[in-house]
Amino acid sequence: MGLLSLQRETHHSMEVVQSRKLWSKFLRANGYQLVRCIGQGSFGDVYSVKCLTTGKAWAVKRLVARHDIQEDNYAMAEIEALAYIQHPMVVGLKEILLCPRLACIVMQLAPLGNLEVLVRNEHRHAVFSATDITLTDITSRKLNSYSLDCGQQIASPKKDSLTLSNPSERIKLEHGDKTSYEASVTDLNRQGNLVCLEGLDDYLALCCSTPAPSPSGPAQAVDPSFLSLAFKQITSALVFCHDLNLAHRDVNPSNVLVFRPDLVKLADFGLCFRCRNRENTTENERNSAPDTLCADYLGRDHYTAPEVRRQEPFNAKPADVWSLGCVLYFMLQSNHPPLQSGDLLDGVADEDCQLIPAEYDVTLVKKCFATLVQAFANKIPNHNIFIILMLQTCFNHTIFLTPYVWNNCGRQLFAHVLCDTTNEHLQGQVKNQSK
Ligand SMILES: Nc1ncnc2c1ncn2[C@@H]1O[C@H](COP(=O)(O)OP(=O)(O)OP(=O)(O)O)[C@@H](O)[C@H]1O
Repeated sequence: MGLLSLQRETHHSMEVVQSRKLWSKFLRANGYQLVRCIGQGSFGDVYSVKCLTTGKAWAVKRLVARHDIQEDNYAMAEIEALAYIQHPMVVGLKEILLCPRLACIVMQLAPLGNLEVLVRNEHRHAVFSATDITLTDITSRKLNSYSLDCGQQIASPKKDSLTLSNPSERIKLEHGDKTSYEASVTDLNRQGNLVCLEGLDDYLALCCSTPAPSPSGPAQAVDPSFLSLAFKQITSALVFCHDLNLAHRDVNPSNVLVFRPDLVKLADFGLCFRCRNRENTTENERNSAPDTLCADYLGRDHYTAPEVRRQEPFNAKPADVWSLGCVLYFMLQSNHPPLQSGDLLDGVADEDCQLIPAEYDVTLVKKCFATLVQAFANKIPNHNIFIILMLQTCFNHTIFLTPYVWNNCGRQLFAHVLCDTTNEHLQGQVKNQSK
């Protein structure tokens, strides 16, 4: 089956959008059962659905155009980008259902929602600490029974936490007469001290009509191991897109989807921009051609680069890198970065840097902030260098220089590193790459 399926218009597109019954019927005719709305963005709503033949959960983003959907630049940019970019940290496309005024993008479902919600502590019901699993959120989702089978003992449904430590223990959840969910300790997916019960959120999404309520209390800092991994993954997705000459232009935490505590993916390519013309003949010519500047100043306020906010024609790749730094700030702070870049730089450069939560290795994070400051102050002109240095200084990440990155910024990177005599590890890495 191809990616694109053109739909006959059985109902007027707008009727399908306005009536839940017709929308559900439309999905069913295409092989999916509607579960619930899981997101509302400025370009369209997102729904979780279940494939009628396999039972697998997917997400459907419904984009509506005023006129012909194929003339809607944003819808087409998103479709083209998702079909073109295949990377483990970019949300995967299953198929597109295309009507005259409607495009439905069927893609992988992120069971843990987006990074913004996760960081703001609104969605932690699916992320448990390694040994202590809180069931309050599960029970409040109208699950009418659960049991913990550990040998002879069945835990009381009133108990709001349980400990799974023995591999033979199993957790079992049941909802009405529909389906049940079972997992054992061995099914737990671990990343640092975060644990996710594989498939639990899929199960909850399919059998519960209402989303879980947000837990009260202040947001806690994100687990450093999650932060480090998530940041590397977003960066790797973005570097990959940039190497394809595509800029995302809307990098912000609501566009980072959390699949598991050890896997995030970049999504929402509606503002995606091709920085170099595909028609340029050879690869060499393409690589040496200057990037096309953007002159539409979109994106999410707190995350857009200063040049975008000043509405100056801008190069979209470095602007993405600014946004990436802002996402790192958000993960560290559980708060959006200040709107004024001056305030951001002052905060970051502050000697006692109050911005760093106590859980983090202050030295590493300070190094990272120092790198951010340099990049933000445009002392490092090349965004790729910024990405590489940030990964290296912040998370001690091994550097892989692709030929493209090396050709474009290897020399500058080398020059920069030579000035930083304290960073011997990085110097070693760069020397190895330059042999
Ligand atoms: N594949 C998915 N799995 C789970 N949730 C998703 C998925 N895609 C989107 N969402 C949820 O829906 C929200 C809106 O989706 P998306 O950002 O793609 O829409 P948009 O209209 O482009 O929004 P924006 O206003 O950010 O431009 C996301 O923030 C996320 O919470």
